[in-house]
Amino acid sequence: MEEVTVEMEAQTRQSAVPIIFKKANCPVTLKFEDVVYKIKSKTGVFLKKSKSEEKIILKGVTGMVLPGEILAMLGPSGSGKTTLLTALGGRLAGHLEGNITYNGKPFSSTMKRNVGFVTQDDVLYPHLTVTETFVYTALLRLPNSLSKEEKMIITEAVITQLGLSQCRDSIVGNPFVGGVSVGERKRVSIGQEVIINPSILLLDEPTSGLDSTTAQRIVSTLWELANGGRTIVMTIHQPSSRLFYMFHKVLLLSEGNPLY
Ligand SMILES: Nc1ncnc2c1ncn2[C@@H]1O[C@H](COP(=O)(O)OP(=O)(O)OP(=O)(O)O)[C@@H](O)[C@H]1O
Repeated sequence: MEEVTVEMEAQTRQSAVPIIFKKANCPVTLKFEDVVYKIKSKTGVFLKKSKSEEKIILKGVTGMVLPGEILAMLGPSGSGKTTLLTALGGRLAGHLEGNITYNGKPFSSTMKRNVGFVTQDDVLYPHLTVTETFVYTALLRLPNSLSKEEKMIITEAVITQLGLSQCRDSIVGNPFVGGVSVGERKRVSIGQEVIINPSILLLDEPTSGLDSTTAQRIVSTLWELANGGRTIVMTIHQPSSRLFYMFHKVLLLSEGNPLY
């Protein structure tokens, strides 16, 4: 049985309100050194003489994020932010040069269960309510060793932690089917990952398309999650100065090069 799972069960049983959202299961120091990522792309597909060309997407990026810190990756569109985030989440197909370590160790299946990844596009069932979404996720993703009651306690804690109590009975919706607000929908997406209490939380553009107040609320929630000893990495396009000061570290990318 996983260390992480056992600890989560123990914590859940100790108190009626789980303390899992106050503390990460096992804090992780995420280190990446000289990360280079190349892909082969074809040019002149419609011509007989199509050539295979190498494109370097990440050109030696280095950094470190400690438990309790938020690293924001900035840069123009196409600078490699999503690629690096995907690499940090152990999801990048193909050959990656350089080193990415989690508490000094390479990516493993145990670490995979300890990483939450929030994609840029929300992957949600629009016709379910907020509560139904979390119940569904809890039943699907939490270990079988937890009872249904324990899973429901965790569900309630996530709804409270993410400030979704007022809209818990509204449908999630999408741009075509009305439902909760865009900011609330983003918090539901984050909650779907937070429910497994990951020690590393990676988020691709969690504030894109949101007004500055809603964006600040999302980053404040991430700040609280980081305070519990989690390691958080997010990509962001244009942070306002208010948001900028909420990050512990900033990595500025340009065409795959680290600038700052
Ligand atoms: N599998 C792939 N095949 C071809 N090109 C790719 C692939 N993955 C990434 N790229 C290219 O690598 C570059 C970096 O992409 P990436 O999505 O990481 O940028 P980004 O900084 O996240 O951009 P955005 O802010 O627009 O999401 C882009 O030019 C993109 O077209």
